[in-house]
Amino acid sequence: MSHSAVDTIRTPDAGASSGVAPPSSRAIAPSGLHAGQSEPAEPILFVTSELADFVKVGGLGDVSAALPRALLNHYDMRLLMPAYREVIESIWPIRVIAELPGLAEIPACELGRIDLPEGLTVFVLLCPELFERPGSPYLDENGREWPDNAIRFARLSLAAAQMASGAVTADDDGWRPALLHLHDWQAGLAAAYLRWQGDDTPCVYTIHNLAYQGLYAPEWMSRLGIPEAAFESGEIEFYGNFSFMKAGVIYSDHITTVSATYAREITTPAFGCGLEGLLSECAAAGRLSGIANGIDDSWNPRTDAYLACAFATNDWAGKRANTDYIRRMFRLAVSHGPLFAVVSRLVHQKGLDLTIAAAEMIVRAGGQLVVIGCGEPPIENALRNLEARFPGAIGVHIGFSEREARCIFAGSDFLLMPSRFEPCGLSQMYAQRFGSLPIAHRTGGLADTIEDGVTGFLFDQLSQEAFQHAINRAFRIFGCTELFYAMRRAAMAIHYQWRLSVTPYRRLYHQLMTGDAEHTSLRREVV
Ligand SMILES: Nc1ncnc2c1ncn2[C@@H]1O[C@H](COP(=O)(O)OP(=O)(O)O[C@H]2O[C@H](CO)[C@@H](O)[C@H](O)[C@H]2O)[C@@H](O)[C@H]1O
Repeated sequence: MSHSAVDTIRTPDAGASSGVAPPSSRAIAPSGLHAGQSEPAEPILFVTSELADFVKVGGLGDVSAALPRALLNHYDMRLLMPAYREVIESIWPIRVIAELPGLAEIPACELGRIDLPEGLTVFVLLCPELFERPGSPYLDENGREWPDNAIRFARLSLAAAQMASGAVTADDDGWRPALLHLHDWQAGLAAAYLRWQGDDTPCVYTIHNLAYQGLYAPEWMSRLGIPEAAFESGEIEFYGNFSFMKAGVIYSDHITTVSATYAREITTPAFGCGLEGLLSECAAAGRLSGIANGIDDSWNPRTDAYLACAFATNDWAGKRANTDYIRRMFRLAVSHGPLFAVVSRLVHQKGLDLTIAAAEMIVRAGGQLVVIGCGEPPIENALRNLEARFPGAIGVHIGFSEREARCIFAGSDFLLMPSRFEPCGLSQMYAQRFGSLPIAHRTGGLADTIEDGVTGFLFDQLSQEAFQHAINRAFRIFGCTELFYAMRRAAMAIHYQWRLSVTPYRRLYHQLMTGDAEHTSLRREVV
């Protein structure tokens, strides 16, 4: 294999000289002993394709940055992800700690280790031919899927299985996870590779978005070292293809998704993306649960350094300074009307077609609209056209920056989220913290986090009429200052702390690691 990635890696010395805390400053001792504890904390590996510290395509990156850190007080929680270009080029030193064997056409590669602040250890897959590229983790610079995504994410899944089975020693001290927490289709094969070796290390599989399934033609199976029997038995077969997502569901011990409502919805044909039958079986067997996401403490309008003006509840002049800033940033006219916002991946899921159709009504009624995001080219173009039609009233930035996103949450009065489905949704929670009231379809996590008429506005039917009706309600409330401010106060008072999600995850991990879980994987029940 090429060693170019390793050659470009900064050594710990280089990191230390650039002011980066050396690994010895970690809160967790290498043995897995927590500061002040005598019992070793249980080792858990969190397997993900995004981490906001380095690269984020959407909400998975945020969750991967926050949830393992929230669990660090209880476990020796470490993370595994690909060493994308952003990882290699980051300021953090990478120490090469192991060689990982390949399988079929999955190349061998090296395993590196990065020690991030707050005690989070990240294992990274050093495989330049698969991961060091321009574009996003999933798409090339022209928005097309990388043609070898099956190999790339099979590499991620296989590495997790190798670490769990002890096929490789992941650290100087022989660190080996007692449980894998796998995320989305990209990690879906990890449990499968383990079970095919007869290893029953417990696996939790979290679905952040069922619509992305990792479906590939059966010809790929031999290239990924997948036994044909797994396809013939139907375990990974999905309408003639094989499915990373289905493998994750079948072979893991427990499935979670990111809100209680979405956990119910995905057992129905309307939301189950063809897996509703299997997921209903999981639910009936007690193997499917919803654990809501939280948001981290950086979402605080009083302390957020990105904002034009920090502000607190009732400091509406402070919030107004952020609104003025956004108007200048997007070249909008001075106005006393409401400012609506969209902060979103621009994809079908998010219902941007409804927002685009509502835009003219918003402008005619005296409102303004700002949009930030990127995604499907037709949606991007439709938004650019809207901006051209309504200069001074609609501003659109195709792209994404964390700073702009935060400024928009702080400056806007209302956030539009007519999502077709929404497993949890983070943007509505960010908006609420910053006093921007979400107007959203009553689905998934939106239904669970927005109280209609109190902390935002919900509409039931996904129709233009229902959405416009909700927007009209927002206009009316905006005109009743006391009511409007009361809703803002209620929204800003909600604390979606990760602490609340930690308890159910701990209960689940405990059940699985002690063998107290009532049910093991469906495959083992069926077989
Ligand atoms: N173009 C872009 N590039 C980069 N970042 C962008 C972006 N557009 C928006 N973001 C940011 O990504 C996050 C969006 O997260 P969401 O949870 O709202 O949706 P997403 O569909 O990505 O996540 C999925 O996973 C999460 C996590 O479980 C679920 O909450 C959600 O319902 C599910 O669809 C926010 O931090 C937002 O600022």
